[in-house]
Amino acid sequence: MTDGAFTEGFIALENVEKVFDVRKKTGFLKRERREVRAVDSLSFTVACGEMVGYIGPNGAGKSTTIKMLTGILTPSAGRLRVAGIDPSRERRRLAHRIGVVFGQRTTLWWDLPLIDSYRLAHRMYRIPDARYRENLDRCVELLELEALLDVPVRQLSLGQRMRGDIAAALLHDPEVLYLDEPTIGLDVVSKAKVRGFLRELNAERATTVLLTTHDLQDIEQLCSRVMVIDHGRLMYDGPLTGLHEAGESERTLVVDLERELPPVEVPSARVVRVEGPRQWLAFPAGQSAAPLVARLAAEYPLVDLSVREPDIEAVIAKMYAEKAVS
Ligand SMILES: Nc1ncnc2c1ncn2[C@@H]1O[C@H](COP(=O)(O)OP(=O)(O)OP(=O)(O)O)[C@@H](O)[C@H]1O
Repeated sequence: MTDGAFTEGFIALENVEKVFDVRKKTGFLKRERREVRAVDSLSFTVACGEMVGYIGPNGAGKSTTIKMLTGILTPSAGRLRVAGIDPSRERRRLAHRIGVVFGQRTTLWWDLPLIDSYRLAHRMYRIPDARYRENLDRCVELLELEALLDVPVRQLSLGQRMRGDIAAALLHDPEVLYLDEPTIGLDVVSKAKVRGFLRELNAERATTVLLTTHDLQDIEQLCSRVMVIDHGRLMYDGPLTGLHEAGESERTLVVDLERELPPVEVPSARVVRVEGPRQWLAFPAGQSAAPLVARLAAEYPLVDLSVREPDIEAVIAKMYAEKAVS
């Protein structure tokens, strides 16, 4: 990475590493020391206003990255900046510029009514009164929190609590929002509400969003760019659609023939399934279906056909599996 790219990135990491020292008891008085390289030579930048998906299998290093970006953890090596700030050195100053939502944990006060957590944030972040009111009103309206403000947090459903947490992270107008599994465990309606709100936030306020999730629909619906991490290393950085090529995925042509026939034979496609007169042909996702269809129509009694796009989850699963083998 050039120094210019590093300093211009709103979020910028250069050769960042995080190594944990783990001690395991192996006998009565024996302990074994082991190093876990959670993040390894990680470099990327995120521009102001971008909404980027950050995905990877369990234990890939996603949470460790987010913790370093908030200043909770100090990198073992490398350079890291968020809004020009070194997070671990100036954690307090950075706290005013970022918002964090961990889907699995809440930052709200469990026994207090929701509104009390917001009042505390108002004071803690020293948010000017007018700004606080405006942000609160907006979050209450868009996240439909009005009826929940006086309810103790412990009585909220998961989806209500999540919406409450997102509002809490935004009252101080952060320029960057880290979201760790913001739709985990939510039903379809709650997921749609959260996604709609995030889209609006990003469009209206140009809030930079780094989104970690295992739900690929979050990414499909929100992010034009996705980064895939595995074993602490960046495996892919680009548009979601590009993952198909990176994962060497295949599309499927489903053909209905006039009658049952042996598997059809056409170049650059292979029959993967036959059921009566219907046959499934796999062909590379980057290739056009047109010549294949023309050839089939010329040589076989074709009645109907359709093309199926590769399933993005299958593409990613294949990428992870290939990495694990190599
Ligand atoms: N405090 C710690 N001490 C020791 N090892 C740790 C610590 N935190 C994380 N690790 C290890 O670092 C690796 C990366 O963990 P991390 O939590 O960043 O992964 P993740 O991608 O967020 O996974 P998940 O999707 O399961 O949340 C794992 O092998 C994990 O066991």
